[in-house]
Amino acid sequence: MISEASPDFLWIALVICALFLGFKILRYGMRPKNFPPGPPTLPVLGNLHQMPLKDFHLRFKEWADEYGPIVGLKAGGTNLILINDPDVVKALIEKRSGIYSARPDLFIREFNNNLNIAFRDNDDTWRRQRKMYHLRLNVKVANQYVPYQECYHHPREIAHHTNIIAKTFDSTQLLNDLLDNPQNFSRHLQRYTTSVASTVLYGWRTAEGGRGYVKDLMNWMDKTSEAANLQLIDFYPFLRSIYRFLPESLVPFKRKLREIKVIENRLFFDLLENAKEMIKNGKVYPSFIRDMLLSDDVDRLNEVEIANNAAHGFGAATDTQWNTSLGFIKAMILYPETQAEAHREIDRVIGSGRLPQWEDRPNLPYVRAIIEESPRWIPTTLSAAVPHSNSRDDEYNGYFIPKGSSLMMNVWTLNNTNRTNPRIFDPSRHSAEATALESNGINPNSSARPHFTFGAGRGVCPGFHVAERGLFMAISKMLWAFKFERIPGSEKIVQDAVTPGFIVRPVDYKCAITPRDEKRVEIIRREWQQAQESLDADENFTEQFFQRAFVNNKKD
Ligand code: HEM
Repeated sequence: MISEASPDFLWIALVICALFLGFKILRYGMRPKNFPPGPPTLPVLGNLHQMPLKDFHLRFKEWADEYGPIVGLKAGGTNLILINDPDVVKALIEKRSGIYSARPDLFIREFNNNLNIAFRDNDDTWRRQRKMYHLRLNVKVANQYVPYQECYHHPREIAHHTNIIAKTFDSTQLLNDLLDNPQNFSRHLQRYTTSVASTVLYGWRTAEGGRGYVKDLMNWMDKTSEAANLQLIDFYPFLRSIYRFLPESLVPFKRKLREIKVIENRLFFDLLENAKEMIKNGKVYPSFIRDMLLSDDVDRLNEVEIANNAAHGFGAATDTQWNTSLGFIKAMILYPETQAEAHREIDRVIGSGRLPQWEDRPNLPYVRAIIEESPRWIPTTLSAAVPHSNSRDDEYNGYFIPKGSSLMMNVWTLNNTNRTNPRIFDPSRHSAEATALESNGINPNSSARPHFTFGAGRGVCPGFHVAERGLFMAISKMLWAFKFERIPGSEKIVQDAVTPGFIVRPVDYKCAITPRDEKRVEIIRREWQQAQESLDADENFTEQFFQRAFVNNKKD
């Protein structure tokens, strides 16, 4: 039997509910007890109203200066923790990597089976995805499985086959493009890094950007990074069930994610089929996707995972290298004495009669230091790409770090901390002994790290060796060939100006690029002409080239 409640009782119940709700709303966005220090919050917004849309790294630096090595922020209902000191990176991301190797629970993970390695928690699938990178892009192992002997001078000393091929061809094309059309240097560098990525990951070159699969991949990458950048739903997780329920017409973000899914379903599998077709036709040439397809590991990825792993590797490999090399050119314009010192070293060690090669690396400590300083000085990954997250509640130095927080390595601050005149581009910070070690940039001891641009802990960039080679090949050859100068009368170059977002590059600037002498011009033209003999009408590697480089040599 239902008894009738008295009107007074109903009013009291309503007031209690309203008070409870009001209290909850006021608490929402507030800092949890013992949370790391940070700026004061507002109910519901937390610190969102203080987040700049551009140059957020400069605001993060101010907060680091004010609140210390670890800063706690509230992004709506979620916890965002900034790590501003190498010792904290070491203590949390590295020493407690068992807890701090998850990724924030972004809404984008609900789409396409959460197969983007960079967004995925460190579960078994992530472990298998990552293992592929370690096995296939690891410098030592890669050296063993495909000999590459005829197209290089001292092959046995060369560590990386596909990477070296790509970069030998592509860095020569880069120099030739810069001779032909120097004012478009940014586009040429973009083509170069894209080609390095497409060759390593898929086994085909990108002779020209903006067409074919590359055009589609670029379009997909732009849409994905837009979708991954600061979305309301990721600050207010309670909106998820509403988002799932509402039609796309009311939630444009859902439509964007569906569009991305459509692109992925077509493009990734076209690329997969293309790789399978090559294998079927006996063209078993080295590439990351081929290696994954032919793997007989017990925990091999399935085909859907392979298609995703290759494409996401492509996404991670292109803009990062492009942006870093644009930072290098900017530094050369702004620091002419540094450039002159590099020219002197190259002239002493290499001379003007041949192009530098990967095996010259040990003899070029100043060039190595320039390459180390470039990602420190203008890091393309201001947030070390996707933040890490902790899989359970934790405590650090008396601070409470609730489970599921986003932990962002504040790369700009980290790269500028504990350094004299940090905003000066100064290669002398990096000793010859340190840079002689190829993996110096990802030194597992974060206190000894020259920068944090490649991240840290279990998620540290697995493409580091590819990037290191890509940058060395391009930068050493460009320094050998050209002088970089400010165009007289052109707009002032603002040293620290970067584009908006989390993956940034220097704001566009102009540069005069002139060959250092006529002899070098002749060498570039000749080398590129010779390289083209191994390229077909689409400027891709010819069958004869592959046969010579990979098939014949296997028998040796
Ligand atoms: C200058 C060039 C590059 C920079 C600055 C860079 C930087 C980074 C950073 C900061 C991360 C996240 C690390 C972390 O979570 O702690 C990352 C992840 C990643 N990078 Fe790179 N990267 C570069 C080039 C490459 C290349 C060439 C490849 C592939 C060939 C690559 C593949 C990846 C992948 C697959 C991940 C995701 C790893 C995971 O979440 O487990 N990167 N990179």
